Amino acid sequence: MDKIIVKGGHTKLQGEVEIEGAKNAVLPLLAATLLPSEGEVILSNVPILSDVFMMNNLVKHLGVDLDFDQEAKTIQAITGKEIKIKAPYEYVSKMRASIVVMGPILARNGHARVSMPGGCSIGSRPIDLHLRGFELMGAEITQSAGYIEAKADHLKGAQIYMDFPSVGATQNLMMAATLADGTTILENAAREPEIVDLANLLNKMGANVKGAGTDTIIIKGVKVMHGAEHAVVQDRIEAGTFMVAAAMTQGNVLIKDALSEHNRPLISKLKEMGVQFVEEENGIRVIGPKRLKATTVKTLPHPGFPTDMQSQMTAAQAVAQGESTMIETVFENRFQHLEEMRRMGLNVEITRNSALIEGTKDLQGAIVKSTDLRASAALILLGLVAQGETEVHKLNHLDRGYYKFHEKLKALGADIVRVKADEDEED
Ligand SMILES: CC(=O)N[C@H]1[C@@H](OP(=O)(O)OP(=O)(O)OC[C@H]2O[C@@H](n3ccc(=O)[nH]c3=O)[C@H](O)[C@@H]2O)O[C@H](CO)[C@@H](O)[C@@H]1O
Ligand SMILES: C=C(OP(=O)(O)O)C(=O)O
Repeated sequence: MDKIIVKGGHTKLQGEVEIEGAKNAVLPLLAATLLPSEGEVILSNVPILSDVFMMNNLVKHLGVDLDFDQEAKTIQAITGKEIKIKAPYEYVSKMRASIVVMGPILARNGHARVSMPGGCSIGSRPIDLHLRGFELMGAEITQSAGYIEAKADHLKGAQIYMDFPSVGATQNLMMAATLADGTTILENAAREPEIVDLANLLNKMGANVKGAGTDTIIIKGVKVMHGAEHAVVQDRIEAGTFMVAAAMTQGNVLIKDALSEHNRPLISKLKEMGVQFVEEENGIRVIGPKRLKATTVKTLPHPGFPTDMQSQMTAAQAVAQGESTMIETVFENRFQHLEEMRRMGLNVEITRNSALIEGTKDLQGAIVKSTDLRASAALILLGLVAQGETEVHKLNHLDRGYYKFHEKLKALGADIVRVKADEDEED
């Protein structure tokens, strides 16, 4: 496996950076290619990420004839007349997000057998809300031998109130409802931009989805769906990560084509910390102050502060003047990166889901390992401002969600390389 070596302490990021299509949008869009029984779906602005390759393999296995032109960042997907019922362990266990194939398989076949996705390092991540929704739509759910089975002669529209606005459950139920008999009303639905992106593709494919982006989504079932063309929405988390990078390094960076309405809570917090934002014709310019100010942040479902920016934000808090607080309310185990950051001199006191961070200018480079996807980016950001050399290991996490991260930072002036790690460094 590779490692990243970053020499920090004096970098001021300058220049322009391009942002890819969103991982969290394209994964459900790929699952949606299972829905049409005819035509082809063309997705453009597809990010080149390990998660995308995994989802491609799963939907191909299920019966989609899929071609990924990486140079053009385009996927052409042709769904066969029939798709398989079973999403096997070897695919689903590799990536939690693959659970969103369950809705489309059930909608097409009236029967789905999907490996239980299990938890991951950031939390136990149950799927009870997905299953309860399928049940309300008339499916019978059973579990055996590590698989969840859902059966319904034909799904029926239903009124579904979700106890929590789960992103994955909203996507799964929205897709299941597209081909159901009658109307489904999803209440307390997730409102993330990636939900809106999915609804846009579904509507282009002939579905009838209204209200995506609000807490009530209404889906009128249709008989068949067909092909469509769609450009994946920009990755607000990648854009946000570069915003924090510029903020931390007294940088001056244009985040090209960034959509401020997708990053409101982050931009608002960074402004509070002293960062300047200038809306320009072709993007958002982010100008970091001499020293960031401390701030309190609490993660929440959209439009609250995104948990996927929590780790990167703690890196900014680590160098801010004064005492900052981070409260993580979405996942129960998303502070592992703070232990790694301690190795670099982070002053942090953790009480359950709350971290009290005393900012310092005296961080030192160290050998650290990524504990999850966003942790990997956060450790690299901290390496930009720590004195000396930081080595970040376990880049398999980074590659799930960031394309050429080190190259983009290098083009902005960072002293950063990616090299092969020695075998004895990989544990
Ligand atoms: C591929 C993708 O888009 N991943 C994103 C998606 O994950 P994902 O869709 O898994 O996140 P959810 O919104 O479903 O999960 C949020 C919280 O709800 C809980 N929950 C969820 C479903 C359920 O049936 N029961 C339940 O208790 C989860 O354990 C978690 O604590 O949204 C998260 C929250 O913004 C992001 O961090 C992930 O990057
Ligand atoms: C947690 C994340 O993704 P996933 O839900 O795919 O694990 C993320 O993108 O930060």
